Amino acid sequence: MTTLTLTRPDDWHVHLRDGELLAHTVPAMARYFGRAIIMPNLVPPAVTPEQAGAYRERILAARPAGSAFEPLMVLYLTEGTTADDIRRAKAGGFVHAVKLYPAGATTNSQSGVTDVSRVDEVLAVMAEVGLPLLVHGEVTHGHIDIFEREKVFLDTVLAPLVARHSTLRVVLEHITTGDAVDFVLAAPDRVGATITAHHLLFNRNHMLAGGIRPHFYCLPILKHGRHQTRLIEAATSGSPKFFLGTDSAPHARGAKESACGCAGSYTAHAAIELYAEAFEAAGALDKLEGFASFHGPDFYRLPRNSDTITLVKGDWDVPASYPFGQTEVVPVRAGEKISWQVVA
Ligand SMILES: NC(=O)N[C@@H](CC(=O)O)C(=O)O
Ligand SMILES: [Zn+2]
Ligand SMILES: [Zn+2]
Repeated sequence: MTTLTLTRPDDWHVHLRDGELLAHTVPAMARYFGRAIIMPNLVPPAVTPEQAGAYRERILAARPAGSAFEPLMVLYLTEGTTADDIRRAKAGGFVHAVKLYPAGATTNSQSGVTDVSRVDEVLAVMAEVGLPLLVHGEVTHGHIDIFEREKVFLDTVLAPLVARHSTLRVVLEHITTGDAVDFVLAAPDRVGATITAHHLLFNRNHMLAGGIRPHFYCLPILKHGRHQTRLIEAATSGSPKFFLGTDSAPHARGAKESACGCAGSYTAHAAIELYAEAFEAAGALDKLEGFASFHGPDFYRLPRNSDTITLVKGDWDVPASYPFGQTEVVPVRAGEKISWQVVA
């Protein structure tokens, strides 16, 4: 029997949604993740420390009995966010980052930022108190091709922002291109990136060749296979700048299987298992622990987890769907097999 034991991993980017959906999403995360950075793109978004604190309580209440899973909360940055919001967030202790959504870039980003120069004062306070900025790195202009929105964002928005704020820590979330890998590697150590399992395992052919498969539609959109190759190299390189962020983003089946489907792929049912497949295929299983369990806490200046989890090699059948409130969510690999499983 082939097994793999790792220091307990954390997820540095996940969507748990809210309300009755927490009864599904929180136990999935609590299965073996120690901590997770919880995205604040609720309706309405969690923009104040008080809203983030109330959301945290709802998540804690949804944990299975005996679970020590720790939600790390994030403030949603708007053009109305104040220096006082940032200072109170830092003082409260449970907010670990602030999220920049370019307005209109992705699911529930309407309240985001139209022009980053409008939040420069707030970014300066974040740098001062030591709260990292998490970035959905895509421009939103209609005339920019959807496959180029990440690269254009790096060139026109993020490079100047990182230069203007010389001590701000920045995580470029869910990177999808070789351009983003190059950007992060060339940037100072205070710039890191999360990489999803689905961007390691898939490229745009999986979504579009032989029929359009809406469950592969997420943002930033899956790219050409040559970008997938660069992401695999980055994740398995051992560089502390790259760490695990699933971006597990469930949407109801009907919202995905639609003439205008929502962006987001659900991977929380098998996150570390899917990463294990990707690292194994790259011949780099020995690099999984750094990526999944060390680089994230080191970047966030939190202690590494001290206990372990064990995965066993062997195919298991992924259900066609999981319950999701009144409806269901179709996970990545629905109705197919996954070749690793965490031992309960
Ligand atoms: N990644 C996605 O495609 N969707 C995310 C939002 C996000 O992370 O951009 C969601 O909340 O559904
Ligand atoms: Zn995003
Ligand atoms: Zn996300």
